[in-house]
Amino acid sequence: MTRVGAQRLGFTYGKVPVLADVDVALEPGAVTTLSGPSGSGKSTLLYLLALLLRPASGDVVWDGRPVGRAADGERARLRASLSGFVFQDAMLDPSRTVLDNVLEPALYAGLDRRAAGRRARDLLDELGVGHRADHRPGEVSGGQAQRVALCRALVTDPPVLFCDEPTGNLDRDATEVVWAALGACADRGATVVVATHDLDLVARAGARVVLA
Ligand SMILES: Nc1ncnc2c1ncn2[C@@H]1O[C@H](COP(=O)(O)OP(=O)(O)OP(=O)(O)O)[C@@H](O)[C@H]1O
Repeated sequence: MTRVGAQRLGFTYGKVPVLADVDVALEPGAVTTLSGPSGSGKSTLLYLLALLLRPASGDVVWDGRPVGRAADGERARLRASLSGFVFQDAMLDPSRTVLDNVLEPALYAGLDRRAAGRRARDLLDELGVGHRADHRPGEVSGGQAQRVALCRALVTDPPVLFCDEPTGNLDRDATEVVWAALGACADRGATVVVATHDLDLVARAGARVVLA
């Protein structure tokens, strides 16, 4: 279990302030949505909490430690060992098969290749993209790529999962499959954070952060 939060967090792009004095404490074991109007800073907050951006003021706290301004290597180590991230546009490696994309974090983490292979195939099946395992990312749809990216983030069973609009390209049925996978991840005790426009998902989330 890993607790993630922010204290008086602020961020600016150049001179443009995006977030100011944001305090959040995310609950392990629940899906928390980050919502708000377009441009309100959902993705920026998600990237800060995930240690992919550095705060301009305040800090991001993981398990009681202020880590938002830690050295790049330390933040990378924390990200790799404790979290998974689903990018809005999937960001799969186009030169490798879908299966190898999903396997990559598991092998990096030192998991046994056969066990990791089974886990990766199970996840791809669960998310409805198992039939694309041996294809390249260029051969799958945007919605399929998003689900592959979710499999890649889940393959190590990380204690924290960050997702940027993970259902943005999905129809209702595929959205339900993704939502179920996020819920199952939270049920295992993970801290699951989802930036989304989908007000139906916001209403169904266990907790919510609403940006103005
Ligand atoms: N790389 C950047 N350089 C400068 N400004 C940026 C950059 N990325 C985002 N912004 C600005 O920061 C603000 C917050 O952007 P962000 O993407 O976090 O919002 P969002 O709530 O996720 O938006 P959306 O719902 O449209 O994806 C916006 O005003 C945006 O124009």
